Amino acid sequence: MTAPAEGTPDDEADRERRAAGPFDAAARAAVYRAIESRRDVRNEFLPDPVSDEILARLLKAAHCAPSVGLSQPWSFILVRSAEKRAEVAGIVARRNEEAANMFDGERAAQYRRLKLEGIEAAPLNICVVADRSRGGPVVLGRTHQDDVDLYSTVCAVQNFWLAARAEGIGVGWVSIFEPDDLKPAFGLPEHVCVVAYLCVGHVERLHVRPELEARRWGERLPLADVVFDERWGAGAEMFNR
Ligand SMILES: Cc1cc2c(cc1C)N(C[C@H](O)[C@H](O)[C@H](O)COP(=O)(O)O)c1[nH]c(=O)[nH]c(=O)c1N2
Repeated sequence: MTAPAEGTPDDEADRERRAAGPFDAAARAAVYRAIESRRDVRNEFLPDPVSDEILARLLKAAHCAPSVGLSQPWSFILVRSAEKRAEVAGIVARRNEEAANMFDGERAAQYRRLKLEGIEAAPLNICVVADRSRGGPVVLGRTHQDDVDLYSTVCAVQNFWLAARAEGIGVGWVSIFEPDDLKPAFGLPEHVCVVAYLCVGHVERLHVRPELEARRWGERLPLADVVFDERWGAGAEMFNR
């Protein structure tokens, strides 16, 4: 049996031992249900506001995310005003036109038929940023990989997304803009980076499979295509199959 960490009081050590086991079957099923049925939402937002109570729970879930060196680099800018949402929607619309031109022929036409953001339809937008100076000049675990603060922030986004699924709240991630495009709109300083722009709101329905799959843009790969066991040979072989 491992000893409790230095400074751990007896009752906390007791709780840690009890916490080590699996959830009961119903709780496990709920976790997997949230993971499997989470969807990216673009079209189905309702105008009804998200209550403060629900939003507080979602933000708390996000804030529980793992972060490199416990640096918690994320901040969440809540965007509710129609004016600010319209400003961001305008930026994204311009970039979306550029994006469409990057595809060829029928693919470009198909791209133009997709609606890829719900910025103005969703009553709440959240600009998720990473403060790249948080945690000080040397952060445990970030000494050799500078971008792990951004990965940490993505973990917070995923927590938010899954918790939102459990609450019946839709979330859509919009990334069709240059990283610095939104900085002036939110007065962000140099060391703060936009990691995700989220559209958040109640939804009238939720796709049972990814919308891009339903619209034949792409399909989910078989799990076997993305798992490689080192016992099967050199890892690089996975990419030559
Ligand atoms: C980092 C990142 C960035 C984006 C996305 C996702 C992620 C992880 N997705 C959503 C994406 O298309 C979607 O997750 C996949 O199609 C799978 O569908 P479900 O999320 O399972 O519904 C996304 N969707 C969209 O319509 N516009 C966008 O700009 C983006 N950007």
